[in-house]
Amino acid sequence: MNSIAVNDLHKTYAGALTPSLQGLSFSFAEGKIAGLLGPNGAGKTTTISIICGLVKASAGTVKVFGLNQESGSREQIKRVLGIVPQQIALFPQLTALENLVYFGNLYGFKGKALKDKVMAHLEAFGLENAASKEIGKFSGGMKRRTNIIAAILHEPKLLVLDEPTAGVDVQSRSMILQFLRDYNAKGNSVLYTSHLLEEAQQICEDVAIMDEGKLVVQGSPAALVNALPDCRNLEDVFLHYTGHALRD
Ligand SMILES: Nc1ncnc2c1ncn2[C@@H]1O[C@H](COP(=O)(O)OP(=O)(O)OP(=O)(O)O)[C@@H](O)[C@H]1O
Repeated sequence: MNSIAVNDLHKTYAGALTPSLQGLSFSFAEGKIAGLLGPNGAGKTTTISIICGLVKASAGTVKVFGLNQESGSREQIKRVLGIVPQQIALFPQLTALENLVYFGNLYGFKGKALKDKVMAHLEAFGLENAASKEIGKFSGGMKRRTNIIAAILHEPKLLVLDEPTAGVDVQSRSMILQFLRDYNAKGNSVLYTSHLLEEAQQICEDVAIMDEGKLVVQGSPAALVNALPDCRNLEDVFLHYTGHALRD
């Protein structure tokens, strides 16, 4: 079974002159750490937002574990999907514990069981001593780690993360990547976007490179590198397919 299958996806935002997605198709097999890669403006965030039901596609289909995002399976999809957005989606005036209890309540968790679950996650992410601190006083890396916890309280089978390691220090990045490996090792699927190709090469079993709203190439990093004699790594592959021109 595929964790995600996207077929002929089109998206033109209201009032936009050009489409953001123009016939994008790809799928990822269940149980993999997958990467959605592409230059600035390629359409990664738009794609992820459509997969998660936050943005409506202009045309095309999205299936999450075979459930059709467009045909009333939203509640079922919500239960199996966790999303970590690019922007920190936490209340700055509330403490980490208060924030996470709030998100846990949204998924129907309550009381001591929820508090214990939150504390266990805070501990796993090295935040146990910051549980009573306001999010507004957290460092960037601490906010990102808390943002991830908010998305995994309901233990989603598919975790989607939009640039989870952007702008964090080496220690937080290393912890986040190890978490993704551990989460995947429990049988869960992960889809993440990143501009850090060395990182994607290390962690992803399958990557889809997109540009200008379309799929350019898909495969395991090793297979993509091996297919091009002049390419030594995923960054070379990326530049081979997307070119050197700057994107503004
Ligand atoms: N809400 C919106 N309204 C209009 N256009 C949008 C909107 N969101 C994104 N776009 C446009 O859609 C295109 C794809 O944007 P998107 O953010 O999906 O790309 P991305 O690959 O995630 O880029 P980045 O790597 O810079 O985050 C861009 O041209 C962008 O300007």
